[in-house]
Amino acid sequence: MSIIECKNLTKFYGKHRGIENLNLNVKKGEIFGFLGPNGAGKTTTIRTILGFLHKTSGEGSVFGLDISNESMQIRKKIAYLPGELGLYVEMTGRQNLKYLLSLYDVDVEWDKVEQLAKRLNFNMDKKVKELSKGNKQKIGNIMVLAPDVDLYVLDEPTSGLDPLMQMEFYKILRERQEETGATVFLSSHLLPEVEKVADRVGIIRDGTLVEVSTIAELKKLSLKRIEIFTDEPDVIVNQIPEDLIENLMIKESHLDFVCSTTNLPNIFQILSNAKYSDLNITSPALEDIFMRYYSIKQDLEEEKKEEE
Ligand SMILES: Nc1ncnc2c1ncn2[C@@H]1O[C@H](COP(=O)(O)OP(=O)(O)OP(=O)(O)O)[C@@H](O)[C@H]1O
Repeated sequence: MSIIECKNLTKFYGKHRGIENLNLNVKKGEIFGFLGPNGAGKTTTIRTILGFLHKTSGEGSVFGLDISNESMQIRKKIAYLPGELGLYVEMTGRQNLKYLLSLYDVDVEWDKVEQLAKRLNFNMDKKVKELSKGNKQKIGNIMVLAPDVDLYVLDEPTSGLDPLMQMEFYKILRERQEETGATVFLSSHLLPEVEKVADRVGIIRDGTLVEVSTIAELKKLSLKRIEIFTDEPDVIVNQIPEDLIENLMIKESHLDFVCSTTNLPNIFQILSNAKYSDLNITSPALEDIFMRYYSIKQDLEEEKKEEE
């Protein structure tokens, strides 16, 4: 059964495109990661399906309820964390949460709020104006996780959280989903973050959903960017077989390339005898992953054609 369904959903801000012909299907009980770079249309999609924005054309439903005419009923059944949550800065976290939770139609046990604050290591007695970005984000996280609802809609829920807290947030989310069978729609621009928790991932780019994929499929694309600072970049490059790396760039005292995570052990083996002063390993930007995704897909399609 579909919990969220969109057919050719389109939202223009005047002449400016937000999303165009977006097709989406989120199934009951799944954690769906909605992944896309900045400006791709994630927030527009969320705000349109929840009725905060009026669609320009197309159709959408949540729990089978129409997003244009029945958005009030939809919002009563969900917990939504907006990308930017308005908070009262002169009030404490506790006071803000008491107020925010009173807006839900469902009752929330305060004990649950205390437990969440403890797990997220959040001090509820500080005024919001004294809090860091990450700690402000925790108020939103607690607000959205406190009620038991059938659908959680989360717009970039972990921005500003440190990696430990991100992990804890997703752990709580996964536990909730397993206990109650709730559905989760989660937007992010970070693949490494979404792949830890989502069952399926939809990729949005330039206002349109370009791909829906399982995490297992996406994992095949798991890439690392490696930067090596050395006086002998050519010596190192000559030792690495060409087919292990991509996007190689060599400069005077530095080289950098991208390789698949599965090839990392081979690369480390080679580097164990190399002379370098520093090494950085990072996840490449989403755009690089898209490029690789499309080139792999193209290769596979061409191979298929050749076989036919
Ligand atoms: N109020 C607005 N008026 C005009 N254009 C807008 C408005 N809000 C968003 N847009 C445009 O719509 C497109 C999609 O923006 P949206 O905020 O939905 O993207 P996003 O994927 O959520 O990005 P981010 O991760 O940066 O929040 C962008 O081109 C953006 O400039």
